[in-house]
Formats: sequence, structure tokens, C-alpha cells
Amino acid sequence: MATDSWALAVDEQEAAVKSISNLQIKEEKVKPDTNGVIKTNATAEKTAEKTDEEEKEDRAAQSLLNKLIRSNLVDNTNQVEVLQRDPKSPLYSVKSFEELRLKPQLLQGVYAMGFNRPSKIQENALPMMLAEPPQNLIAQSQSGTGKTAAFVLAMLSRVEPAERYPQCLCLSPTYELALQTGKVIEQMGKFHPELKLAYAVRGNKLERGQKISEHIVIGTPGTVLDWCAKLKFIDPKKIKVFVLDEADVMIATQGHQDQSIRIQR
Ligand SMILES: Nc1ncnc2c1ncn2[C@@H]1O[C@H](COP(=O)(O)OP(=O)(O)OP(=O)(O)O)[C@@H](O)[C@H]1O
Repeated sequence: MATDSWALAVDEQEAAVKSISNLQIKEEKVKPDTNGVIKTNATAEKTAEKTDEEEKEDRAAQSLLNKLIRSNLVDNTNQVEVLQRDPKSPLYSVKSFEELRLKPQLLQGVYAMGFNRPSKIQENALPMMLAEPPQNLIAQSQSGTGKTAAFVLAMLSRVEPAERYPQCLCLSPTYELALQTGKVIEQMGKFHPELKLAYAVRGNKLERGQKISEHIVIGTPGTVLDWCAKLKFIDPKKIKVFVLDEADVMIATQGHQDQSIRIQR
């Protein structure tokens, strides 16, 4: 049932986008009241202003909600597999995970999560993310099409377990999303127990001067910046994979944009 919802949600979303783009806004002539005040327009403007502001703030929360709904609903993979064979679906894929040359422990992790085939974004992005020499990649696709799973697999594939320092750094816009993505890293890396993950989020206080030995760090921009620049827990020069999750939300949030750019430099 849960994987059904994953696939169905993608379908519904596509249908909604189409119907919204067909909508035509009718111009309504509003007459002033007896005092000459055009109430309808004033109220509409105010509402539009508020909606714009709120929309920005709510995007990270919405994204988290989508993830939570999906993860609670996924149960059988039949529908996903049907869609993954439909060339018009965003889940269409021709490859298998074996063809993506993942490490055996990661393949085990992927199958244990109930994934049988990569989605389109995974099939396209993973070979680029695992290429030698490493390349930069900006990936965009609908919500719920497997981007998180793709970059988590890329981080887990690049880590060298014997080297005990942070090698992959992932920035999330909120505390909750960082924990959520951390959970995916833990699940997918389950058969690679030597791989360790640290959370650079508020409340996780480490002692000054301490070095961390975890291979992957996931956190929010403010805390990650402190860990890199102020507290020197992380040596940014040793980072092999840098992920900016929900980059559109990060760019829309001024503070996060500045902090993310400073960390990336
Ligand atoms: N290849 C796959 N086969 C089956 N299920 C998958 C596959 N890849 C991801 N999923 C599942 O689909 C759901 C959505 O995946 P994921 O969170 O990676 O999407 P996303 O594109 O990052 O979503 P968002 O845009 O909301 O961040 C998750 O429950 C995940 O476990």
C-alpha cells in the first residue's frame, strides 16, 4: 500500500500541475462601497501578501510532511514497478540497481528497503554522482521521485570506511528534515555498520577542540558552519561529497543561502 501511494502521489501531482496550468483567472470588476472603499481588492491583496510570505516559510515543512506521509504509506511495490516500466512516468527506468554498480552492502540495503528498481532520477543521476573524476550535479524532479535515496546512495558509495573523518556533508533546511534524511542514511547503510553518521543540529553539543570521526555529517546550515569554521570539528578540505538538499528552499531563505555558500567555499 505504501509504495502504491508513492507512485499514485506522483500521478496525482502531475494531474494537479496540468489542471492548475489550465486555470484562467477571471478579472472581476469590484465596485467601491458607499465610502469609496474597495474592500474586496484590499482583502485580496492582503491575503496574497500573507500567502507569499507564508509559502516560503512553509516549503520546508511541506516537504517534510510529504516525506512523512509517503513513508507511512509505502507497503507494496507492484504499482511502482508498473510505473517504472511506463516511459511516460517519472518513475520509468530501464536499469537495475546491479547495473548502477553499487557496493554489495548498499545493494543489500536498497533491497531491504523494498526498492526493486531505480527510479528515473536515480538511474540518471547515480552514474554521474559516482563518476571518476567526480562531477558537480544539480538535479531537479518532482517530490517523491527518489532524489533523497539517490544522493544518500552517492554519499554511502563514496565513503572510505577506514578513513575516520567526515568525508560527506549534507545540508538540510530544517532540523526535522535533517533527522529524516539521517534515517534514510542509517537504513540504507545498515549493512555497512562501520559507516558512522553525525548530526550537526541544534542541541548536539560537542566539546571545543574535539575532532569527529564519523564519515557522514548531516545538519542544518548554522550548526554545520559552526562545526566547520568556528569549532573546527570538520575539515572542509577533506569533504568528497557536498549535498545541498532542498536547494530551492535554501536559496529562498536568505540566512541559509549565505551560510550554505560559506560552507561550500
Ligand atoms: N527505487 C525506488 N523504489 C521504490 N521506492 C523508492 C525508490 N526510491 C525511493 N523510494 C521511496 O519513495 C519515497 C520517496 O523517495 P525520496 O524521499 O527519495 O524522494 P524525493 O524525491 O527526495 O522527495 P522530496 O522531493 O519530497 O524530497 C520514499 O518513501 C522512498 O523510500
